[in-house]
Amino acid sequence: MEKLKNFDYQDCQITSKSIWSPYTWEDKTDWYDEIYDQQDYKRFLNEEAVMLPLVTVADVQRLQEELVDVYEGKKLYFQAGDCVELFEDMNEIALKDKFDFLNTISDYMQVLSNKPVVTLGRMGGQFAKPRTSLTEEVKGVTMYSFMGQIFNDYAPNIWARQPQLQRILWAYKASQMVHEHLVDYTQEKHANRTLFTSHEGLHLPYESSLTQQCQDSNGYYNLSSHFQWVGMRSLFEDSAHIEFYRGIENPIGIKVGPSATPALLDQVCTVLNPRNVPGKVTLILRLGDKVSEVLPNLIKQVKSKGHKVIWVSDPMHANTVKNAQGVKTRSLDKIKAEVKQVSQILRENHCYFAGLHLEASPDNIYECADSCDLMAKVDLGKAYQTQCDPRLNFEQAINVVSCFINHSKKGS
Ligand SMILES: O=C[C@H](O)[C@H](O)COP(=O)(O)O
Ligand SMILES: C=C(OP(=O)(O)O)C(=O)O
Ligand SMILES: [Mn+2]
Repeated sequence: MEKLKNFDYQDCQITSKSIWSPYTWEDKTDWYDEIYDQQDYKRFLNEEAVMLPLVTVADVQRLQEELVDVYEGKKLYFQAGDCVELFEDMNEIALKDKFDFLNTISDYMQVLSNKPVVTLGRMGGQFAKPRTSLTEEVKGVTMYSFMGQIFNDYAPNIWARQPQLQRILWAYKASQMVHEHLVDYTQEKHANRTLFTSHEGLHLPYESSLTQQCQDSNGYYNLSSHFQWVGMRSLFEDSAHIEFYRGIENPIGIKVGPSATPALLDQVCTVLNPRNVPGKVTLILRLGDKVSEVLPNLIKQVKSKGHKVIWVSDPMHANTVKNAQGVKTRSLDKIKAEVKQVSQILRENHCYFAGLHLEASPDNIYECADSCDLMAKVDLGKAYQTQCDPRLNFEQAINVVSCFINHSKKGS
């Protein structure tokens, strides 16, 4: 067992530029300053929420080592799961389905590519959603948007949408359940590989509460899951999220959207990975129809500065549209077109295309359309269950993975 010590406010450390602690991000403004009063959440977290680590430092370090293999082109990367996890899915059957789903698709990827696959679930903490708009109007009533069950609930009424601090603890308990089931699942040897957990590190009071210093290495680990990513909406200069993650040892993802400039990406890679450790930073590209316009310059900058990053495609998030019924959907055509374009451009620039980041579910759903001309048919019927973004079903996910393998093989 690694030795951990609780954070002491006096015990700050100096990283690349200035003093860092798990709480220095609090000096930066953030969108949820509008939702929580800082004194209230601090009191709640100090007095009412006892949250022990959900993963071990040893497992986080193991993932980091596996990601070095990914960086070196020896392994592939596969990350998938729900856009947002829901408390009602926290039961043994639903969780086993999700673990099996990740395993089956990773096996398929492994067989087709002849390379081991490092698998990360979007689960065990994916309860916070960054929304385009903080509020929405439903039948003439203005209410908070659904921001994930760590903040509020999805039912379209002002009571459900009211943020509640107790939800932080509920989200923790739900995440704990996922991690406990994952341990059982692995021990029962359903899995022939390790499944790692990951989520967007959006809710910083939650993330910093689960951060501890490892006495052996002196580094700080966020033990809310093995891996977190910084969302596209948190990627800007002076971001509270970048401030928090610059002091964290876990491997990290950065969602790269069309507005990310080469200079910003360079700066963020330096700040998050000052020692330029391979496998520490994964760039998750989500560029949609801007791939050819934006990606070559991003690659040029990253290469010229020598950043040792893993390149992955999230072909989902820049391809979301509302159809004529006002339902959020995505077309498989566009998703595959993005994978193909990313593959071509990475190959032309001699970069290793390591894998995919998908929103996908084992359930019997139809939320993404099989092609552009079918998007109008996606409606809010029984097969549309997501409370945030539309996910691929099993068949569609296999289709996207096959597309990835076919295009990445062309380069080998
Ligand atoms: O999952 C990601 C974001 O929360 C989501 O794409 C935002 O969607 P919105 O534009 O409906 O708020
Ligand atoms: C919010 C997400 O993505 P992005 O930050 O890329 O929009 C997500 O992965 O659910
Ligand atoms: Mn999403």
